[in-house]
Amino acid sequence: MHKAIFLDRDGVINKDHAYVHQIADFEFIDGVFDACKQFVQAGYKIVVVTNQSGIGRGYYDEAQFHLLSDWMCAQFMARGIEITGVYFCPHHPEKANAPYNVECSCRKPEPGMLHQAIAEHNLDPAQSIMVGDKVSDIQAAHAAGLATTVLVESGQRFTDTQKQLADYVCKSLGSVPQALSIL
Ligand SMILES: O=P(O)(O)OC[C@@H](O)[C@H]1O[C@@H](OP(=O)(O)O)[C@@H](O)[C@@H](O)[C@@H]1O
Ligand SMILES: [Mg+2]
Ligand SMILES: [Zn+2]
Repeated sequence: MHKAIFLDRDGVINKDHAYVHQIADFEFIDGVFDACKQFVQAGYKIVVVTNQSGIGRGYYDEAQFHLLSDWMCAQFMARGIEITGVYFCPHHPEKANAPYNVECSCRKPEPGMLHQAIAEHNLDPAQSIMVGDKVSDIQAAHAAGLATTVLVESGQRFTDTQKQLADYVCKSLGSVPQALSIL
């Protein structure tokens, strides 16, 4: 089994400008590539798990999402970093149009995307990490039994109570390797 670091996308990898779906609006957060290199060197697979209700809401379609994802993965690959998988949830129970307006098991805080990645890539939750910028990311990680959770402050603001849900709170992904002593 492999250890993995699960990354939320918007607010962790790129600035969350709300429903980002175009390359021109995809702004990498400082330190992301160096942090990912360190995790790869430490033997972690990198998996992206992202809620994309913008698809269900009709702001963009799955093909546009895949184009942006392929470009994002190529940016990592150009720096020697392989992204093992990108998992997305296009649903929203109330705000999406049919057929996306369902109570699914993949929209975080549900753990469906994590379960799927764990099964498809033989990942070990007990050795794995989640980095998210919302409480729902941390809840999904807990539901999937991931060992370690990190909230980053590069997306949202948190109350002290919310911060206590995660094992670590870091400014951004760039400071996670040091906080977790992954060097
Ligand atoms: O952070 P990840 O999971 O990678 O992606 C979240 C985004 O798809 C969008 O998720 C939306 O939440 P709703 O889906 O409308 O609740 C809003 O928070 C948007 O601002 C945000 O861009
Ligand atoms: Mg996010
Ligand atoms: Zn879903």
